[in-house]
Amino acid sequence: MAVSDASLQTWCETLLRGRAASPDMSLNDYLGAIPRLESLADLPAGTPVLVRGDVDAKPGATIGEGDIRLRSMVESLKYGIGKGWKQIVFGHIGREPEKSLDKVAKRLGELLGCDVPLVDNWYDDATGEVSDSLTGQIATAAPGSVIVLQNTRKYEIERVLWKAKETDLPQLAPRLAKFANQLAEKIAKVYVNEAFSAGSLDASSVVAPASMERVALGRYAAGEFDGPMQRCLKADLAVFSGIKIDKLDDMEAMIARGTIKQIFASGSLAMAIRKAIGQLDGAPISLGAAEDPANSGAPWYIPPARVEQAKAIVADGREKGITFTVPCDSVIEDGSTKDELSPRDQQLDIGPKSIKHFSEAVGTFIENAGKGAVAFHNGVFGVFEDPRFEAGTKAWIPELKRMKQGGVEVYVGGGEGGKALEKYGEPDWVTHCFTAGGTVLNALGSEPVPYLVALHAAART
Ligand SMILES: Nc1ncnc2c1ncn2[C@@H]1O[C@H](COP(=O)(O)OP(=O)(O)O)[C@@H](O)[C@H]1O
Ligand SMILES: O=C(OP(=O)(O)O)[C@H](O)COP(=O)(O)O
Repeated sequence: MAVSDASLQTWCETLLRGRAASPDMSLNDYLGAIPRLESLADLPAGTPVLVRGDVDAKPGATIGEGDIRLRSMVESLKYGIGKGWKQIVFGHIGREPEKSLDKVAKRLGELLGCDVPLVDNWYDDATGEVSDSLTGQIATAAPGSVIVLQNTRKYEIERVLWKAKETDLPQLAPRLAKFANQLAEKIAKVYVNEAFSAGSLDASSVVAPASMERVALGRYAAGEFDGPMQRCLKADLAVFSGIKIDKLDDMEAMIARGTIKQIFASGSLAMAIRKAIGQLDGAPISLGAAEDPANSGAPWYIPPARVEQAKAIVADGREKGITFTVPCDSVIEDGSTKDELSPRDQQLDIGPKSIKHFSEAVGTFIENAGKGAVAFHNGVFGVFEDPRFEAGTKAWIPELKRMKQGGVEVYVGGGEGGKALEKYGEPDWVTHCFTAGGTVLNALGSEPVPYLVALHAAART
C-alpha cells in the first residue's frame, strides 16, 4: 500500500498543525481508534514487523541501570517472539547523529535472552533507499528473531520534519513518501509503536504508518495511556516547573479540562505566573534578567506575551476557584537569596521561604484532598544539576512522598522531574513515574502526541 506524495503531504500537514488540525480531538479519541498489539494476533510466523522502539536509553553495566525504556519494550517484543514474527526495532538515541545503538542492542539481547544483532548503514540519504542487504538479512532471519537498526538520527531524513514549516512540505513530502514506502517495501508492512517517549517531531519516521498495511500500539505504551495517564487527566493538583515556558500552554489545557483545583508553579517558568499575579494584585515585581529583551534568545527569557497569557490563566483560574502557589524568593547566580530581583539578577533556584511556602501548601492540599485525589508533577524547581541550585528541587521531592503518604495519587512526568526523583527520592515515593517527559505533557496538555496522530491516521485509511 504505497503512499502517494500528495497523501504524505496531507499527513505531514496534520502532524505539523497539531491541535489546530483537529481541535476537538481528545487523547482518548486518538487512543480509541488505534489498534492494540493483540489485533495483530493472526499474523503468521515469519512475518516481518517494524517496531518503533523506545531505544533512547543509556544502559549501564548491569540490567536495571539506565534501561527502563528498554525493559518497557520487553513484553511486546516477547509477544512477537512467541508469534514467530521477525521484529526489526528502530529508533533514535539522543540528538547527535553519531550516537550508536550498540549498547542498546546488547542490552535488549540480555533482556530477551537471545542474540540481537545491530544493523548499521541500513539507509542511504543520497538515494533515499533502504539497503538491499537489510532486506536479505530479514529474509534469512529465523522466525522469532529480533534485529536493531542503527540510530535513525544518523540519517538526515529523520530530522527533516523537525521545525519544518508547511511551506517546506511540497519539497519534503516526496522524500518522506519514498522513505515510508521503502520501509514498507524493504523491511515490513506491519508496524508496532512501542516507543512511549518518542513524542517529538524530531523523528520524521513518525510517518512510517502511512505506508503500512497494519499498525498497532505496543503493550507498554497502551498501558501508560490507558492507566496512569487517565488518572492524570483527572488531576486535582498540577505542579509545573522547569524552564520551558511553553508549558504554560499545557497548564492552560489541563485547567480547561475542569478538574484542577490547585496549580503549583516553580522554576523558571513560574516567573511568568509570579509577574502575572503581581500585576493582577497591584503588587508588581521584577523578573530581573529574565524580562530583559537583551536576553530574548535565552531559554529562560520570559516574553511579555507569556506574562499576558499567565495573567489570563490566573484570572480565569481564580474565577473557577483554582489557587496558584508560586515562589516568593529566588537564588541567583552568585548563590545568594533575594526576595526582589534587580534587573541583572537571574533566578536559578527557589529560596528557603519558597520551600517553606510550598511545603505549607502541600499540607493544605493533603488536608483538603478527598479520597482518590491526584497530583501531577512535571519539571524541576531550579538548576538542580548544580549543587548551588539544587536545594529547591531536593526539598520538593520528599513533598511528593508526603502527598502519597497522605493518600494522594502522585504521578511524575519523566524528563528532568523523573531524574530528580531518581536523585533525591525512591521510586515508591510516588504512585507512578512516567518514562517520558514530552509525550506526557503533550498527552495531558495542549498538543496531540505526533505518533498517536500518525497511528490514528493510518488506522482510518
Ligand atoms: N531557573 C530554573 N529553574 C528550573 N530549571 C532550570 C532553570 N534554569 C535552567 N533550568 C534547567 O531546565 C531543565 C529542566 O527544565 P525542563 O526542560 O522544562 O524540564 P523537563 O525536562 O522535565 O520538561 C533542567 O536541566 C534545569 O537545569
Ligand atoms: O527522551 C525523550 O523524551 P523526553 O526527554 O521528553 O522524555 C525522547 O527520546 C524524545 O527525544 P527528543 O526530544 O530528542 O525527540
